[in-house]
Amino acid sequence: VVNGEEARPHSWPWQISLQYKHGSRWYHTCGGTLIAPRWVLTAGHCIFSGDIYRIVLGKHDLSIQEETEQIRDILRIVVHPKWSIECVACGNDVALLKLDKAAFLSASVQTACVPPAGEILPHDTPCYVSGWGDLYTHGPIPDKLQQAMLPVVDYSICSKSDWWGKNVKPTMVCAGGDIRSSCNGDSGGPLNCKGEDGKWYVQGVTSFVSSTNCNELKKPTVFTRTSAFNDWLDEVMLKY
Ligand SMILES: CC(C)C[C@H](NC(=O)[C@H](CCCC[NH3+])NC(=O)C(F)(F)F)C(=O)Nc1ccc(C(C)C)cc1
Repeated sequence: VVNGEEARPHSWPWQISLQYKHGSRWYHTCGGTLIAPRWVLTAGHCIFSGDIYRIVLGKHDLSIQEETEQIRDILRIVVHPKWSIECVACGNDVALLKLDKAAFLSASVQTACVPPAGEILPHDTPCYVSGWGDLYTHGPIPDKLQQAMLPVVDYSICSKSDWWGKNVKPTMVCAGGDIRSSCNGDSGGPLNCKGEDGKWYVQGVTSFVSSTNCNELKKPTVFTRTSAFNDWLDEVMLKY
């Protein structure tokens, strides 16, 4: 997260760290969102076949062991069938991960709400992105979870030629566009937006930012719009 701030510990209790094994060590590679005790929502581009992954829940500081953390192996990875790394602009950048055993829900580990199908947030709705991604383009990743308020950018603006043009689709949601943004390593994490019921909804899955500069003006962070994939989420979680 670029130009964000340290989150109050465990204030985004559905934020997870997706880690891959390299040698004998584990490394944070992407964020994700716990949407059910045994299911994590993340980005399709976070998954590379052949890699070994694990999920760490209840984290704040990645550099230390924390009382609140829970570690889970992954029983099954389901990447959206239409996702292709060759066409990020086509969208469908979403995947579901089934944990080997349910997370133990606590003050530090909670599920986020999935928005109703088709829900579109109005322009300028204040949402928050959270993650352990780079603090600036090609910069270091932080130890502590970061957050930034990113206002929703309506599709009609986000798809203007000097914004994202045809690279953004209606199955995506844009947010930000000023000096705050997601950055590498925030991928797969949630766009957190508070509903009128006072509950937090994962309205987006962090997908991409400008390839030249994470917080490029008029290139807001682009998220997979969760409310465009309700049927697929239900189908997968029912089936596997
Ligand atoms: C140095 C980094 C910031 C480069 C930048 N990375 C990203 O945007 C990566 C992964 C993108 C998937 C494809 N590898 N995502 C992120 O950094 C995230 F914002 F999600 F945290 C990028 O590739 N951006 C990109 C890629 C493809 C497009 C097409 C839609 C044209 C647009 C931007």
